Amino acid sequence: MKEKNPWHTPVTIIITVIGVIAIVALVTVAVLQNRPVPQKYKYGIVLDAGSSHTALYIYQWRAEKDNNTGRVEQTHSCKVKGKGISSYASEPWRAGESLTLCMQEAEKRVPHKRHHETPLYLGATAGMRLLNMENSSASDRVFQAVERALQKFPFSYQGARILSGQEEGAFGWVTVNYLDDRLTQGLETTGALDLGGASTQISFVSDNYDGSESPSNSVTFRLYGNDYNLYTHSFLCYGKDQVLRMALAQQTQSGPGAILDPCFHPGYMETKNYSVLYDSPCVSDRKPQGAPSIFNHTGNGNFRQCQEVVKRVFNFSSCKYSRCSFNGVFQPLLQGPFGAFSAYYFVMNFLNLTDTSIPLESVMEKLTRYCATPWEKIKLQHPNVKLNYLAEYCFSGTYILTLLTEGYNFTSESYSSIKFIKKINGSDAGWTLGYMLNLTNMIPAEAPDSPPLPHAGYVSIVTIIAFLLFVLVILSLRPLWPRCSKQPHII
Ligand SMILES: O=c1[nH]cnc2c1ncn2[C@@H]1O[C@H](COP(=O)(O)OP(=O)(O)O)[C@@H](O)[C@H]1O
Ligand SMILES: [Ca+2]
Repeated sequence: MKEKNPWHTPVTIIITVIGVIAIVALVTVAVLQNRPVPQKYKYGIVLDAGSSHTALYIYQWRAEKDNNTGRVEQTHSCKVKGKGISSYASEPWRAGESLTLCMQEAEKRVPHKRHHETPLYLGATAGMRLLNMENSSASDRVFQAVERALQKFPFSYQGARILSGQEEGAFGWVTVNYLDDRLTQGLETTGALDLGGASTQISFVSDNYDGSESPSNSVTFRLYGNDYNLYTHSFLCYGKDQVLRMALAQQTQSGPGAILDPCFHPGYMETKNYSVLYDSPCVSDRKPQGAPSIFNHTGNGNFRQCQEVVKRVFNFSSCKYSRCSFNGVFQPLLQGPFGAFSAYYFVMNFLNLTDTSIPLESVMEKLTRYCATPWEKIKLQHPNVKLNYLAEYCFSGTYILTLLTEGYNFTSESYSSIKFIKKINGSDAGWTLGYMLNLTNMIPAEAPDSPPLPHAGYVSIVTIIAFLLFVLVILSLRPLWPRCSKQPHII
């Protein structure tokens, strides 16, 4: 007679139930206890007080990762209405006032409870460098006014200062390479070309440059465990607005009263003021004595002639180093890809010339045709573009090509390694992000420890272990299983 094993049904059922409960409990604990903290962001604000205008940038990053791998990204930007802060030298309070609207916007964009811990920086570039050279007490008054205005807001104000040219160049390079994720991975870096209104920067890593030949052009970084020896130079007065002044100043010297300018379109004619033209340390020493107060500025639109005019603003006569760019400034051999931003992008984008796979010769032909186009036709073709920008694109395009090829020695071949960019992965290319990353110690010198197991990986592992444990328990109870089918129990 067959008899039922007393262990059979109840024991297996109990073990099964306990096993299932154990698995559910383990997995639940894993899911709940190791759940990532709900995303909380931290914020930082940087004001870029450029020579032509000020812009405000808001950055955010995940709060729990700020010490190592957290990505910092730009969430918002605001263009301040009116001119750069250096233009308010004679009425400094207006420099402070000009920032109000963008600052109010920032108050709305950054969550209220983060306001007091959000660092706020203002960095001024070449416009304030020039004002400081010209009239340091006027520049101090502008900073006082700006400081007073910024301190009225609830953010953690960290100061307003003039960046050195090296800082401006180096932080632009950090931004580009950070956004491209080249620093954490130790990849070949991208050089940075920044064109402003009053200065221009070039920064790149060159293998045959160790910083000894011209130490003032050298910046060293240790980032994520890699050492970088960066070459950087900022040319004061070589932003496109100051170069235009230098080119005009040079042409007025051939005879006061009228300028026939190849960098402006045929049919362009404006009456301009000498005192406005010479109101800058970049040209003030060239002011002709006893000149009339106004001059006629007329265009004849000729790219080749314009290039000759622009070349004359560079001095190639002496170089005490192994090699130079211009004005006796050391520059090692160009190396690697380059990102060109700020006015490089605005101008080349307007001219439809951002595609650098187009041969340099064709780029020059296109610009030749553009410069020769009558001013009336240009205005009709671009009814929505501000006239002061529109009038200058022939000049600015010519300056950019001349600066790159004659100034920095880009060849037809290396020209194609330049990318004209505005943004990288949603954040503007420029010095501001690199500046903030540096001041908040957000880029560690050493590579971060290997990242902890991600949440999903943790849950999977606990589940698998629980399942294996369960199988093990079942198997260990095997001797107690009924052998009913093959060997009937006979008592
Ligand atoms: O839409 C545009 N078209 C052409 N040029 C522009 C446009 N927006 C800005 N710019 C130019 O970009 C340059 C920005 O220079 P910035 O004000 O940053 O000076 P800085 O870097 O020398 O201090 C200025 O020459 C300004 O005129
Ligand atoms: Ca700038």
